[in-house]
Amino acid sequence: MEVSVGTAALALALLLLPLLYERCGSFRFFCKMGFYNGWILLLALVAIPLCALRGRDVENMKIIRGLMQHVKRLYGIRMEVRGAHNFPPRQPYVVVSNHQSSLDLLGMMEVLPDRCVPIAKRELLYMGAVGVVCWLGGIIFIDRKRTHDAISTMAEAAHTMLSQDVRVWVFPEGTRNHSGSMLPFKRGAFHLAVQAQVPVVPIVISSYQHFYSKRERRFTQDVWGTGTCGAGG
Ligand SMILES: CCCCCCCCCCCCCCCC(=O)SCCNC(=O)CCNC(=O)[C@H](O)C(C)(C)COP(=O)(O)OP(=O)(O)OC[C@H]1O[C@@H](n2cnc3c(N)ncnc32)[C@H](O)[C@@H]1OP(=O)(O)O
Ligand SMILES: CCCCCCCC/C=C\CCCCCCCC(=O)OC[C@@H](O)COP(=O)(O)O
Repeated sequence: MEVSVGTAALALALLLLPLLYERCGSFRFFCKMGFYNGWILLLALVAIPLCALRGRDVENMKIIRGLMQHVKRLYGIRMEVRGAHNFPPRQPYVVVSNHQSSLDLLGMMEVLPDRCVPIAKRELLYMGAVGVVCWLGGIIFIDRKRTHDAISTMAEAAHTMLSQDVRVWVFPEGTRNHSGSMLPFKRGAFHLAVQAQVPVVPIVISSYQHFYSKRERRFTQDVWGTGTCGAGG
């Protein structure tokens, strides 16, 4: 029986990869994050035709939320939500929340109220299928480098919140921050609340340093993380 060099190399790689995954934390981290992004990309491909039936509409966030909710289970993450009753029941508001990493999507999708859209950096629009889904979900995109344009976009958002009964989720730190403390807040979320004359609802996604750290390339599978989102009025 003849075995080509290519086949032998592939077989060796297939044998070594699980070993590497088991032994090397950094490799495991990249695999898990790669799978996370790849899986979300795949979910986005599923979501596009479903959302496209409505066109660009904040109601599509329900589809996105529904499709995303199992992802935490793939990673053994269990979440605990506290204070969800503090969301005002029948009026628009601005949610402000800390932002540690792209894993926050899981926390966001756990508590995302109906008719609530995040404000996102416009670069997300160019992430292929993910960008298309974000657009179909009515996500508001801002160009952080052009303050003037971002302010106009947010002024439009204030109008939309009132005319179409929409809630808006802002990460006031304006970027991901996994340091354990908070960055100084950008002011857009608060201008938005004043312009629309709506309440601000603070949410905390508790630190997941104990099971995830990008800097240390650590994403453990044996610890059950508990993300906590507490909404205060
Ligand atoms: C199933 C398949 C799933 C697929 C997958 C789906 C995923 C579906 C979920 C995606 C989820 C994404 C999540 C992304 C998460 C991010 O992309 S986070 C990054 C983007 N978000 C943000 O940046 C929001 C926070 N930033 C702000 O609010 C900032 O204030 C702004 C508006 C960008 C401006 O930024 P800046 O110029 O750097 O900062 P700042 O000092 O605040 O403002 C400058 C001046 O403008 C004034 N100003 C600011 N805003 C305003 C305003 N609105 N009106 C009037 N004046 C204003 C300030 O008062 C200040 O003036 P002074 O008071 O000094 O006189
Ligand atoms: C044709 C191009 C194809 C590109 C394909 C890219 C595939 C990416 C797939 C899935 C990405 C899933 C995560 C999307 C949501 C991430 C939310 C997020 O964390 O955004 C970053 C923003 O908070 C702040 O950004 P910076 O910390 O300032 O930076």
